[in-house]
Amino acid sequence: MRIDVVTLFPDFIRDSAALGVVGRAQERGLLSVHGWNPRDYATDNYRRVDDRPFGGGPGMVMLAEPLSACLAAARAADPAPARVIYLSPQGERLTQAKVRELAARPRLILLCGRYEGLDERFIAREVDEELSIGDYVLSGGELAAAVVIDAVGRLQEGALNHADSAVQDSFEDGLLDCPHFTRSDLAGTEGVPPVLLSGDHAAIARWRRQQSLGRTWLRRPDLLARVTLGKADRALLEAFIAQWRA
Ligand SMILES: NC(=O)c1ccc(NCc2ccccc2)nc1
Repeated sequence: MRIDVVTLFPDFIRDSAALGVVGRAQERGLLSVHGWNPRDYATDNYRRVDDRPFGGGPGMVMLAEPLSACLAAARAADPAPARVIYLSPQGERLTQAKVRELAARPRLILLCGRYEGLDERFIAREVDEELSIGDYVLSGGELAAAVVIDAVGRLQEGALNHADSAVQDSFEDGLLDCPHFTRSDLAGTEGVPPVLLSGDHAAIARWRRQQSLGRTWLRRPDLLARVTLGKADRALLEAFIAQWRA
């Protein structure tokens, strides 16, 4: 998968994508991330990328021309067709289901706005979809782009060493993740649920599933409402709730 990012801060994108799982996915050739700076495509002497808004008011708006030229250069860098995504508070909320859909695509071009955002005419002409990583405003779209790159990059086949961990992640099955425990020289096994030390893998799987169901019921009933539970899950959750209310 190839991801191009149009941003006034290409170093931030390149440096953050060089780290961890995403950096390794790039080394393994599973993913490539490229930064493109609209300022390199500004034609005036001052290399302007923004200007004052029509209608007055505070802030600046990013100019369409440098963005269009920059996007054209990014598109031309690879023959693969790209989905052009604009990160903005006005976008569709990003969910794990959306991440999975994006991760299956051959190429994404992510547009990062600064100031008050992009000229709407550019959005109408060039943007396929707007995405928001949450209901809050950042000083630029770069952190939102980095979130998309990480969420999509880690799902590339071969990016994660223990593939299962991607499946057991929160939200993969619409539920929150169960608690995790590991060896601690300090506390030993104190406070670790005995079932996890039992070696009974069926019981451990049941316990983990019950914790995921129970935590989702307690913390995110909105998510639980969207999940259709089978008979076994319903029994596990009812037992969790009974224990909780005891
Ligand atoms: N919630 C998000 O995903 C998000 C994305 C970008 C952003 N800031 C840049 C920007 C500001 C205003 C208009 C368009 C882009 N803040 C939050």
